[in-house]
Amino acid sequence: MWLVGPAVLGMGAGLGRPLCCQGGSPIVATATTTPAPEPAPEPAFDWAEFWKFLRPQLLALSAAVMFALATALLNVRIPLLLGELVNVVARCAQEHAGNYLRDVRQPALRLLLLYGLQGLLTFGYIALLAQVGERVAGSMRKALFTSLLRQDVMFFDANRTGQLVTRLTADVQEFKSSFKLVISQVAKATEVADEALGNVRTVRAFAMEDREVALYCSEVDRSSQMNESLGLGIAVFQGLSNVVLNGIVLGTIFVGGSLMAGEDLSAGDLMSFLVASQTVQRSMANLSILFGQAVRGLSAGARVFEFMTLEPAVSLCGGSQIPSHALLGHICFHDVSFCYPTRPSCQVLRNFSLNLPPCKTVAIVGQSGGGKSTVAALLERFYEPTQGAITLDGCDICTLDPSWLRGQIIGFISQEPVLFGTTIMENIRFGKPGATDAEVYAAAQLANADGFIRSFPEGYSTVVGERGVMLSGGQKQRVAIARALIKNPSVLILDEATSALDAESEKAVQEALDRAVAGRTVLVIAHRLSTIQGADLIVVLSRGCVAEAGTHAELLRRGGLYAELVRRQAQEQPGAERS
Ligand SMILES: Nc1ncnc2c1ncn2[C@@H]1O[C@H](COP(=O)(O)OP(=O)(O)OP(=O)(O)O)[C@@H](O)[C@H]1O
Repeated sequence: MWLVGPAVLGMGAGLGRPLCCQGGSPIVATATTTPAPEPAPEPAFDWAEFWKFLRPQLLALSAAVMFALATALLNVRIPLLLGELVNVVARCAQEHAGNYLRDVRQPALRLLLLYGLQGLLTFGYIALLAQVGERVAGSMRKALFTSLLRQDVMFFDANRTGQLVTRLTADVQEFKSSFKLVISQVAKATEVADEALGNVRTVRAFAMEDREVALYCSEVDRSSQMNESLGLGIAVFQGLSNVVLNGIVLGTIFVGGSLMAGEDLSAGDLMSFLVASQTVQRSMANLSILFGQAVRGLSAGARVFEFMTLEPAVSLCGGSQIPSHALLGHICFHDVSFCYPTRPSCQVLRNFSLNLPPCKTVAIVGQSGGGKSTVAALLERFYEPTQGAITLDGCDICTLDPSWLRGQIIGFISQEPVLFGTTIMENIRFGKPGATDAEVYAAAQLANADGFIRSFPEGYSTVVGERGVMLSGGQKQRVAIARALIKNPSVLILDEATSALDAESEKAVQEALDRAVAGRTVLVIAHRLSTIQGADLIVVLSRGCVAEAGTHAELLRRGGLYAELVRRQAQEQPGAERS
């Protein structure tokens, strides 16, 4: 479709660099061609990090341990009392004398009291442990989510985000409780379902329902198999421990019976011994389960902490700001070279220089895959240039506060805007949390969206569905424009903002954009040349650097790459290139 042939991407040597700052991170990109990568070693459990989460729960945990110890003491004491009681009963039965009720009352009452206390203590330590576990896991989940959200964009290039989150959530769950394999497998089946249902239109469009069902069924079957084998394992364990337990009881009665026959042991002592041995047996069984859980929990926890402690290369905030009265919005790319960390051998930009004067519109055109969107991503500081610098009013954007830059200075409107599954009002307000309703209406009017929003029965309270699925492409785009405009950005990036729309929607969106660009520095990443003919400067990107620059008329007059692009596009889309 494009004039310039396939992208010739320079081979960058020695450009590998860690994707994340923290030492020992497994996510490292290197330029050297290595054979099959070695699997990353299992991370070690970070006790110091764990301590941070446990410390706030220390009081509850100590109380739980005390309660548990007290329960254990009672577990030793109760069989002795039980033995005493049996002895009293046996004596009364043997002697047929004395007042049975009077003799039995005292040991029985003491036993009853201890049972009550034991019940209370058991309730106490189990409830406290559950609370500690839940709170530790809850704060770990929150910290994990916060950490993931702070990561560089390149982190998400290297990890499939949805699956990563599902896997880690399972890990936290597992860390809290049990049975790693089964939980991971259940999570895997859920991922397949999530992906298929989340992309239901694509699945439908390719008639892949049967394949997705088959995939899901196979994952569910695997998880069932694992559940069954786990159940089998538990059954074997329980069965064997019952046999052993009963064997111990039988052995105790056998040996105890012979001691009783020789009058070396009373009936009550035998009873105490029986109950005590059962208690010990139960505790041993619990210990073995606890040990297994601890081992699995430590390995799951290690993975969770590993992600939790990753430090992004570009922190979300910190750095200088340009006072609003001094801000012009003059952007310059100085000899910028760049390759994606996940593909270090492909140089996308090479000594790319570009000047975006304040309040002017500069459009970048070029072949598909030529690096146009990459220019926008670098300006947003989603990635850092491998070489060169980008400046805003003469300040290197590396020294500027990223949250100020993204939150207040740069507005970004992409080809496929993603809305959140909430109301239109909240979606627009996402651009400026705390904006008044009046500000939201004003932004929507500027974005040519107010009319269609008010035509909905629920107006601005209309819920747009997951990722904005209940709105048309053009409507979604106009809500996204309102969202970008509400923060009144000095710099606006339009990444092929109208190329996915039909003619009618494109007209409505284009009107909104024409209004939006006034008084701002605008970078347009353009596919359709018809929309950028009025730009102050058009830059043709070829092989990672600027091949031509000028106005539409100048570039046409020169008859170079741009003129060829226009000619080709006119051939492919007759009527598109209205001058
Ligand atoms: N996250 C990424 N990781 C690795 N390589 C990437 C990534 N994003 C883009 N690329 C590669 O970088 C090159 C430039 O991509 P970019 O999206 O900037 O091109 P573009 O000119 O905007 O293309 P189009 O016009 O088709 O949208 C392409 O070869 C692409 O495959």
